[in-house]
Amino acid sequence: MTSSAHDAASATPRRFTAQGPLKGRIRVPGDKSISHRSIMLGALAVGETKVTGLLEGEDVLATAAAMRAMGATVERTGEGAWTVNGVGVGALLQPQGPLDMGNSGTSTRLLMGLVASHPINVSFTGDDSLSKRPMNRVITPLSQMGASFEASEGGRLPLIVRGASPAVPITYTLPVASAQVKSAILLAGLNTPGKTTVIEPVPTRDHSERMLKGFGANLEVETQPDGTRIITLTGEAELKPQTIEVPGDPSSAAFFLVAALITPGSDVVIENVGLNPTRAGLVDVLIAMGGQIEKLDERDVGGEPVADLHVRHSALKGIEVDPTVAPSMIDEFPALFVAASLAEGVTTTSGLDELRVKESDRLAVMASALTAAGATLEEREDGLVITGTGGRPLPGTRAGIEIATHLDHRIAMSMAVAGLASQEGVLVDDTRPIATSFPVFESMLEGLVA
Ligand SMILES: O=C(O)C1=C[C@@H](OP(=O)(O)O)[C@@H](O)[C@H](O)C1
Ligand SMILES: C=C(OP(=O)(O)O)C(=O)O
Repeated sequence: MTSSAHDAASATPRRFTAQGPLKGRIRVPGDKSISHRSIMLGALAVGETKVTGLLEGEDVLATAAAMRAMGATVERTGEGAWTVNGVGVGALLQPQGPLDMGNSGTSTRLLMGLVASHPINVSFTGDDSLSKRPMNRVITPLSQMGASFEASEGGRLPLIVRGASPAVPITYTLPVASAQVKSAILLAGLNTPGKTTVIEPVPTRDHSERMLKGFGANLEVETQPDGTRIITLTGEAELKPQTIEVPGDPSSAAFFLVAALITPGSDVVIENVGLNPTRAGLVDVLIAMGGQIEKLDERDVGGEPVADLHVRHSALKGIEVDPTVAPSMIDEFPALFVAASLAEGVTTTSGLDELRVKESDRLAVMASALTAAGATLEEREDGLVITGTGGRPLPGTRAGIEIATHLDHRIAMSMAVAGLASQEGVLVDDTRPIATSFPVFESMLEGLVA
């Protein structure tokens, strides 16, 4: 998507309605976090990296275009099959124009890290949603490493990064639980002499650590008794090209897990879902709510735990969600809020301040969206408290009322799922943002209700 592509004039609204039970087997596309990192690390290795199962969503395509603009050869050889011929650590080229990051926070923050330790100046732009998101969280540590920045007001896009050469290694304690900030610093550390250390008081998704090790970087992780992780990367090592099989995205599987749980008669198998413990919080929370989810054929794919998930319609019960699980399901809360709206009793969530700085303010936007669809909830500073219907369908959105998705794919998909368990359906104002992370979401849904 280009920055101006999602103007209101060409919005694609759709009413999602009850369609009867969901039945069948699906395989969701590749993990977005791992797909971004496959291209970035492949672009820094010397030689050819081969990737299968790559997510071909707009966010990952923005990463691919950016790495090409900085000298890597990134080619599609088949469905989800890509090759990346890297330039080597330290050899990224000056791009000819601004890099358009579209809607993607991950692309922006991780690439800011890469650029920060290369002798190049790069201008980053993005769509209206991305241009509202905070970048000071990466500007602060990357400035300590020697990079300089010209950002728009409040540390936002559009912004220019002037890389430092050589950059200075730092030890940085993350003030927010963010895998993007951690990864930006580690990626900057790749072309920095000496040891770059990130201290993570609350563990976040660890794909960068696993993949950096896989590519041959010199990286050590020490976990302290209180759970704090100390991640140390020694810079200026050569990365070796890899063959990567990307597991299915648990964040995409989330929509079908919730859809099957709340739609009577449903019985679905979602194959090949990544269940890295730093990502699998939603499955545990849904099981604790009474969701019938079985993990079948648990195995390892590309260094990540994976299983097929068998999910059936269930009578869900409201629970108090432990705020410490938040980082392991941070992108799944919009889908969980839908499940909670159909559960028996009250679901309480807290500690979710980070949801306010995603593609939209996901607490405020989901609170108004679910209220418009007839759910009962209270929005608090750091979470939602939702009183479910006990399995009765939501009323749905009244004539003339549309759900405002604010360029947020996860709001669009969550409210599409809410529509499946509603009397009148739910009218979503624009389905186009879904293509950022899950271009085949609507066709997969149609396959399950056919
Ligand atoms: O590192 C990553 O790939 C991501 C980290 C998370 O963001 P934060 O680090 O901002 O929590 C998550 O919300 C995003 O979808 C992907
Ligand atoms: C927050 C998300 O992505 P990003 O930060 O990469 O835009 C997401 O996919 O839910």
